[in-house]
Formats: sequence, C-alpha cells, structure tokens
Amino acid sequence: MNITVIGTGYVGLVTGTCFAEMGNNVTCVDADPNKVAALKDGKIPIYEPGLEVLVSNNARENRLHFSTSLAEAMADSSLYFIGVGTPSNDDGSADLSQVLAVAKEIGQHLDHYAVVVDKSTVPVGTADRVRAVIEAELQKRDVEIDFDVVSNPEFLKEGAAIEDFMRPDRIIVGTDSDRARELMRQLYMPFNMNRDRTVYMGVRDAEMTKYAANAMLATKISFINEIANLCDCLDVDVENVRRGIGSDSRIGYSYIYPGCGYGGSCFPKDVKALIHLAESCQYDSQVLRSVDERNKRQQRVLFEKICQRFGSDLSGITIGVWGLAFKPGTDDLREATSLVLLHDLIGAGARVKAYDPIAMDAARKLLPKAWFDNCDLVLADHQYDALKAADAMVLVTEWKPFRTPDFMAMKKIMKQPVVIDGRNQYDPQQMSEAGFEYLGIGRRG
Ligand SMILES: NC(=O)C1=CN([C@@H]2O[C@H](COP(=O)(O)OP(=O)(O)OC[C@H]3O[C@@H](n4cnc5c(N)ncnc54)[C@H](O)[C@@H]3O)[C@@H](O)[C@H]2O)C=CC1
Ligand SMILES: O=C(O)[C@H]1O[C@H](OP(=O)(O)OP(=O)(O)OC[C@H]2O[C@@H](n3ccc(=O)[nH]c3=O)[C@H](O)[C@@H]2O)[C@H](O)[C@@H](O)[C@@H]1O
Repeated sequence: MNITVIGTGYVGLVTGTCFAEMGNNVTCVDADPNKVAALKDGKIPIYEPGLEVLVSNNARENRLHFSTSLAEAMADSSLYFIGVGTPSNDDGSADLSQVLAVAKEIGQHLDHYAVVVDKSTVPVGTADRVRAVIEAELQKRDVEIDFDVVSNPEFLKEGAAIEDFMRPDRIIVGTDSDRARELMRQLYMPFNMNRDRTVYMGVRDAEMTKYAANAMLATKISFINEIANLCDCLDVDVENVRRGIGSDSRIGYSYIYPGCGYGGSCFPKDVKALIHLAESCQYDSQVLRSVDERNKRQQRVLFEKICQRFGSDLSGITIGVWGLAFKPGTDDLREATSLVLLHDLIGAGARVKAYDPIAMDAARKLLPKAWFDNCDLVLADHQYDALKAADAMVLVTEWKPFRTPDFMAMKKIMKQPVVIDGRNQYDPQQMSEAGFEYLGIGRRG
C-alpha cells in the first residue's frame, strides 16, 4: 500500500517506519525542514531504541521516504495518517491547530478516494471537524471527491515504541465506513497474524478510548502515590503494600510504582484535555481533577523532602540529581519531574549538579541559559561526578546504571551521605547498613 504519514515525531516516525518494515511504501512528511533534512541523511531527531537501524534499512530498500511537501507525497497514497502534535492550550484543552492545518492541506490536494486516519490523540468530535475542514476545501476547489476519516489512536510508549507498535495489545479502529474498515483491516493484517488484535468501533468511541486508557493509567499512578504519601505518615512501607495489592489479578502490578509523579508529553496533557472535555459538557470530572492535582503535588514531593532535611533556604547546599528524562529509555524532557525539581532547588538557592545517560543534550538546549551562566546548574560528565561534594543525591529517573551504584564510592565523594530516592529503587535497610541516610517515597527507613 502507498501511505503518507504527516508528522515525524515519536508517533509519526515510528508509525511510518513500522508500516514500511511490513512492506508498504511510506512517505513521512514534516513541516520542519531541518528534521526532514536530518532524516534524509539517516539521522534520527529523537532517541528511541531500535528506530535508527529500522529507518535506515527501510530507506535503503526504498520503502521509506521523507519530504516537506504534503502535496508531493499525496500523489498516490490510499491512506493519510495524521501524527502531528496536540499540545495543551492554556486552559488545558487540546490545541488542534496542527491537526486542522494538516486537514486543510489534505483538502487542498486530495484528488482520489482516500482514508484520512487520525493517529494523534484528539478530543471526541475531532474526526467530524477534520471531515468538515477537508469538505470546505474541496468545495472551494469545486470538486467532489469521496473520502473517509478514521480514528486509529496510538498506544506506544516512548523507549519501547517499536515493540509496542509491532506487537500491540490492541489496535483500535473507529469508523462507520465499510470501505475504510476494509482498508484498515488489510493494512493491519500483518500485525494480527497470531491473533486478531483489532477492535472496531464508532469514530467517537475510538477517540474516547485513547483518553480513557491514558487517564486510567494516570489514575493508577496518582492512586498509589497517594497511598505512598500516606505510608510516609503512618510508618508503613509502600513497597510491601505494592506487592501485596499487585498480586491481586484484578489490580495487577503494572502502573502502581509510586514515585515523584508522572511526566511526559501525554499523561499530563491528556488528563487535562479530558477534564476540559468534561467541562465543555458541564460535567464535573472529580476523579480526573484529583488525579491531575495529586500529580502536580507529587512532582514537588522531592523538593519538600529536601527542605524538611536541609531547611527551606538551600544557599550553600549542593544537590546531585540522577536522571532528567521523564522516564528511562528516552531523551524526552516534556513535563519531566526533573524540571519542577530543578526550578524549585535553584529558586531556593541550591547548587545543582545533574547527570542523565541520554537526555544531556536535550537538557542543555531546553534549560535556562542563566542557570548555566550563574553556575546554579552544572551538567556532569558522569553519574559520580554529579555527586562530588554533594549534600544529597536525588534519584529522579530510574535508568538502569543508577540501580546498583557503588555506594562506597558515592560515600567517599559526597559531603553528606544522604540519598533521596524518587523512584524507590534502593533498599532502605541496605542503605542504612552502608551508612546512608535514606528517604524514599513511602518507604520505612
Ligand atoms: N509521544 C508519544 O509517545 C505518543 C504520542 N501520542 C500522540 O501523538 C501525537 C503526536 O505526538 P508526538 O509524536 O509525541 O509529537 P511530536 O511533537 O514529537 O511530533 C509532531 C511532529 O509534527 C510536525 N508537524 C506539526 N505540524 C505539521 C504540519 N502542518 N505538517 C507536517 N508536520 C507537522 C512537527 O514538526 C513535529 O515533528 C500527539 O497527539 C500525542 O498525544 C500518542 C501515543 C504516544
Ligand atoms: O499517549 C501516549 O503518549 C502514551 O503515554 C504513555 O506512555 P509514555 O508517556 O511514553 O510513558 P509511560 O511508560 O507510560 O510513563 C509515563 C509516566 O508515568 C510514570 N510512571 C509509570 C508507571 C508507574 O507505575 N509509575 C509511574 O510513575 C513514568 O515514570 C512516566 O513519568 C502510555 O503508557 C502509552 O500507552 C501512551 O501511548
């Protein structure tokens, strides 16, 4: 099949590459000429394990192409995947300007039946808006061309994107058109070989399914974080509680790891967008508002623990931070807890030395230049360099090399042996035996 994918971010690039890997002829279009130039050169603008080799293999085999021109790419595709960003507006609603701009461009160039597929995460009703924008453009051109708009939300996780795309738990296809459904069935056939993972439904139902999935996962995390904070108050170890409840198959072990809050480009924005969607129907989404509120507070829990230990004026205090990305396996800093922590620490007068195995370049580009100029923040060359003369080590992202560090070496170079563990990676008893003062999230020290 000939496929055009619009947007070459985490979702667009992975979608296009994986469809090409299944033998399709794919053109990925992006409005950013620098991204497209880099991709044509075989350089991947994001860190995603396994992606680079898959892109270069498929480009070499002439199945994967890159372009800045949607008009050119549209010539003979039967499917147009929209994978552009849907960031939050100031009021929490989803900003659909990128999606609707793409719809307009499709309408300006469409000249044969095609299926327009929404892969971006969009509020219920967006497919109708996309259809209306395309129809308006066709009317302006005074042409009548049949097309369908399908909702096919994406559920991949950054850091495991290829595996998630190639072996999805489910494929959601929202459409009322038999013709579009048949095309989608053929496209996804290779992903359904051992069992049919596709769930067909109405377009609006599919749009809602994506938000509900992310909101459910965010709810599990905020719930366990609340329990962990309560454990802190009651001298209970949340790790025992987590194992105890996870063993109930109705609850399960996944997404109940307590910590310093969820980040990333999706949970925070999608929970807010769903709250906003509820408000637009005059519905008060009490649960979702609490999930969001708990997470905002949870992202400040590490700073609160630091202040309880060192006082609220942190002048003269040096904090070594391990991990900047919003989770391991990515260089993505969007809504990362590290950003909230660095802001609070530097605001309170602390000096910060930070290290991340992958996100250092992204951090250098994103963080305020003044922090570097004033030496409020130093990006260390090695995880142990970040701890030299530090009054405390704070673990924000649980990258594998941070899991079993050399505690003796750490103790030698730190000013004070204090570890504040935002991801509950260390054993409090072992830490205490090694001579560390240890503070976790809901851990009994
Ligand atoms: N990042 C993730 O892990 C996941 C994201 N999603 C959803 O997928 C959508 C895309 O997310 P990301 O890939 O993270 O976004 P991103 O921000 O990484 O990439 C979006 C890309 O679209 C391009 N773009 C914007 N307007 C364009 C236009 N008019 N024409 C061509 N290209 C244009 C941008 O230059 C950018 O490269 C969002 O709705 C997100 O919620 C869904 C599942 C997973
Ligand atoms: O819509 C999206 O963009 C994607 O959002 C999440 O994927 P992602 O944000 O890449 O990462 P996750 O692994 O889900 O982690 C999100 C955040 O939750 C935190 N988390 C996760 C699990 C947990 O038990 N506890 C916890 O605090 C992580 O540290 C991270 O900050 C979903 O898992 C994907 O299914 C979805 O497609």
